[in-house]
Amino acid sequence: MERIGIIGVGEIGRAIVTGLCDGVDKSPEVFLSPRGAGTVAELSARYDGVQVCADNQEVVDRSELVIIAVRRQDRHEALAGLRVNDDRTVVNVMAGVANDDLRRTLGTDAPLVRAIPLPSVRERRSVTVTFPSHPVADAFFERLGGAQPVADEAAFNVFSALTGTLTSHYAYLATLTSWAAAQGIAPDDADRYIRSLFQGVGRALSDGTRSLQQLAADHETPNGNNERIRTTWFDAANSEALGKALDGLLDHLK
Ligand SMILES: NC(=O)C1=CN([C@@H]2O[C@H](COP(=O)(O)OP(=O)(O)OC[C@H]3O[C@@H](n4cnc5c(N)ncnc54)[C@H](OP(=O)(O)O)[C@@H]3O)[C@@H](O)[C@H]2O)C=CC1
Repeated sequence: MERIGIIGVGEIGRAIVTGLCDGVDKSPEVFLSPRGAGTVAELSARYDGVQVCADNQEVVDRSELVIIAVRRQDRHEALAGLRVNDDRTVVNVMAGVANDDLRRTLGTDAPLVRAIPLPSVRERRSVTVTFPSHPVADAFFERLGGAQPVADEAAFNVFSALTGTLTSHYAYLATLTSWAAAQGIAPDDADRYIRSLFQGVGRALSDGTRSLQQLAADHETPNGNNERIRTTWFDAANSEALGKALDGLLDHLK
């Protein structure tokens, strides 16, 4: 599977192209939709084998695997009227768009696979949840960091809800730096320190031999500073509020 098409080359489309092509010996042929002229021109200039198509139909015609990465609200304009042969594999990365919905728009019998690539596909470090499992789509995401097929769309939605917590995590870190700045610390110093602190936390996650609870315990001294913040701020009520927010998002995704 070496001919890949992408319809919708924005943030995630660009990350996928980078992951496929950057620093690899043998990159696939990649066909991009023309919208976003600056981005697609830059990608095609940077990587051999990346070409910009005249329209979305040409992307489908030239590719074995077609990734749909437009915003949900743009899907009809981008896709209605496209002819998609049954021998193509279509990967739907649009959040909140079920495969039934996409099949109605495309009117094809080609296999449709939902996927949740993360921005870290750029470095080929994203574990991408897929549904249903499909050998071509799963092999594609293996090269970008790993595929994690799930059993049904309900499970897919749970993972999708989890990805909705990502920017809150960054906002949490930004709140910590703002608090430090309010105490008189130079913002650049606070920023540098928080990045270093949490990059260390991120690296510790790669130790799969320790559970998340174990990692928390290992970073905490009894009656120490971490225990104090965890029990006074991330208390049962706060944890329950997070669970409720995720429940609400899951209902919305169903
Ligand atoms: N960003 C992320 O981390 C992830 C995003 N997703 C999903 O991927 C999709 C895209 O997200 P993201 O990359 O962030 O969004 P962006 O807005 O960055 O990219 C969407 C791209 O689609 C283009 N587009 C719009 N209409 C058409 C059309 N008719 N034909 C071809 N291209 C078109 C847009 O062009 P223009 O700017 O000119 O409108 C833009 O370049 C969304 O459905 C999102 O849910 C999934 C996983 C992760």
